[in-house]
This record gives sequence, C-alpha cells and structure tokens, in this order.
Amino acid sequence: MRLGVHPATAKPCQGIKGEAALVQINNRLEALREAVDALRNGGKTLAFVPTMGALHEGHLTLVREAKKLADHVTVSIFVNPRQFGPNEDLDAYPRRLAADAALLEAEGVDLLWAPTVDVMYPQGYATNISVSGLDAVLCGAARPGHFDGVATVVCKLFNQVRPDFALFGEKDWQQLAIIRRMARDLDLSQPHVDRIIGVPTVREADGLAMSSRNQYLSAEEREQAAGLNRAMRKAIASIVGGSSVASALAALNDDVLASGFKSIDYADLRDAATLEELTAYDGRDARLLVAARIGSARLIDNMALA
Ligand SMILES: Nc1ncnc2c1ncn2[C@@H]1O[C@H](COP(=O)(O)OP(=O)(O)OP(=O)(O)O)[C@@H](O)[C@H]1O
Ligand SMILES: CC(C)(CO)[C@@H](O)C(=O)[O-]
Ligand code: BAL
Repeated sequence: MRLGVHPATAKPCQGIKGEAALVQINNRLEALREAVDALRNGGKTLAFVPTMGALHEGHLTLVREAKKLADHVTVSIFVNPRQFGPNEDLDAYPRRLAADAALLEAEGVDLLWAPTVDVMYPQGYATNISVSGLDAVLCGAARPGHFDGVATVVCKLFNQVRPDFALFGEKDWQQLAIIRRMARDLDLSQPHVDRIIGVPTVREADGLAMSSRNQYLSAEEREQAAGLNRAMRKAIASIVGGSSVASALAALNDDVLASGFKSIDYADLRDAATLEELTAYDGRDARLLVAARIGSARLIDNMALA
C-alpha cells in the first residue's frame, strides 16, 4: 500500500493495488474541507476519531468501531499544547506521524487530519471553552486548565471535520463526560451529542489500560503498572461484596503504592454520569476512577462497579 500525502490538495489517490489510499492533510483547512466534502458526497456518513497520535490497539479499536458506524472514517492527530500544563510532558509526548499514518491506512481510514499548532491556533487566537463543574474534580483538579484545552480543541476539530459520529475511549472517562456536556450545552449538530460514542477501554493481557504514556515506563515499571488495575478490581469486588467504600479505597491506596507506584492523585468512587463523589455504593451506575504516578508516567484508569 502507498500513502497519499496531500498537504495542499484534497484529491484522494489510489494505492498501488487500486484501492483508495489514505489521504493525509497536514495543514490547509481549505484542503480538509474539500476532502470532507468529497467523502460526504452522495449523502455518505462520516465518523471521526480524534487522537494525539502514537497509536496503539486502543486507538485502532476506536477506528474499527468507527468503520462499523459510518461510510467513511477520519482520524486526527494533534498533540494539543493547550491541554498540557507548564510542567507536563508536551515536549516528551511521543510523535510518530509516518508510522501512525501507515497503521491508519492499513485499517482503511479514509482521511488523516494532522494540523500544525499554527493552523489550529493562529496568531490572535483568543477563544476558550470551559465546561465548569465537571472539570473541577479528578484530572481537572490535578491538571488545572487541562479540560479547557480538551474542550476547546475538540470543539474546533468537530467544526473542522463536521462528523456524523465521534468516538472516544472510556479510558478517559471524565474527558468523555465533558465532551458530551459541551456538545449538549452548545447544541452541536455535527456530531449530535447522541452520536458521541464511548468505546470500552482496551487493555494489555495483564489488565493495564493501553495508553501512549505506557511508553514512558521501564521494563520493571511496566510490570509494576499492572498492579493498578489489579488493585481496582479487588476494590470493586470488595465494595460490591459489602465493604465500605472508605475501607476499599484505603486498601486500594495501599495496594497501588505497594505495587511500585510512587503516588496517587485520586482514587474515587463516583456517579458515572455526573461524577458526583459517592461515599457509599447504592447500586446506581457508578465508576471507580484512579490516577497514579509511576516512574515519569501519570496513568489513569476507571471501571464500572457492577
Ligand atoms: N486503552 C484504550 N482503550 C480505548 N480507547 C483508548 C485507549 N487509550 C486511548 N484511547 C482513546 O483514544 C483517543 C485518543 O487518545 P490519546 O491519543 O490521548 O491516547 P492515549 O493512549 O489516551 O494517550 P495518553 O497517554 O495521552 O493518555 C481518546 O478518545 C482515548 O480515550
Ligand atoms: C480528545 C483529544 C484528542 C483532544 O486533544 C485528546 O484529549 C485525547 O487524545 O484523548
Ligand atoms: N488521553 C488524554 C489526553 C491527555 O492526557 O492530555
């Protein structure tokens, strides 16, 4: 297969076997618009998977689900500076556009949008989207401004790509809740909030949630990192089995630290939709959400209670 890289034009090209190749647009918004119009021609539907690249099976699962939902699939790769804090890993974040494009082409993705920072935030850019309330807890508390950056870039990406469906991983549960809230509050129609689809977390064989940031782990840390999900499953079993939430979370803290993590940002039981903190489990749709640091990585995970 051969990639069709078209920074300045939106015309699809043919792969060497005659199949439509991935069209990659690195820059021009006008070219993106033309490519999107071409895909939508004749009433065809479009599903969109926004990413920051360094693609793994979690991302590719979103792509495969997207293909089931719509005629065409667009993926974006953009490491969004506005969602990184001043001391976070913006510079270290893995970037490997060519390898990512090859993976997407092999999955039959139609269009890859990989804008530069200047295209996304040109000189004079001044607008911020803030989803208040949902962004004050969990990762929002630990990473001030992070979800403003996410909401802002996702809103821009939605306007650029104008998809019928957008797919996000449940691994980033709070992000998904915030994006749905934004889509509802702003009356977005492309996509409509009901077409923002959450895809269950894809895990390694030992339970670790796949994440681009797992690459920061040494071999020893990678083994230890499995302790996070193990401790979560134990805590869930103990809450569902009747233990108090406080005692289950205290044991989870101990277990996660004992497995090699150096600190825990949060470990909470929360209402799955409102993210309200739950001090007792009353049978509602609840999630256990955890963020913890190991080596130079900050890993997150969440699971349903039932
Ligand atoms: N293990 C996974 N299972 C399902 N979806 C995932 C998984 N990992 C990431 N995603 C989803 O892929 C999309 C793009 O995520 P992103 O590019 O930030 O990757 P990531 O692996 O989450 O990276 P990070 O290390 O920044 O958390 C998001 O919707 C995210 O929730
Ligand atoms: C949704 C997203 C692509 C916005 O930059 C990012 O937060 C991510 O990859 O989860
Ligand atoms: N997948 C979450 C993006 C971030 O941590 O910035």
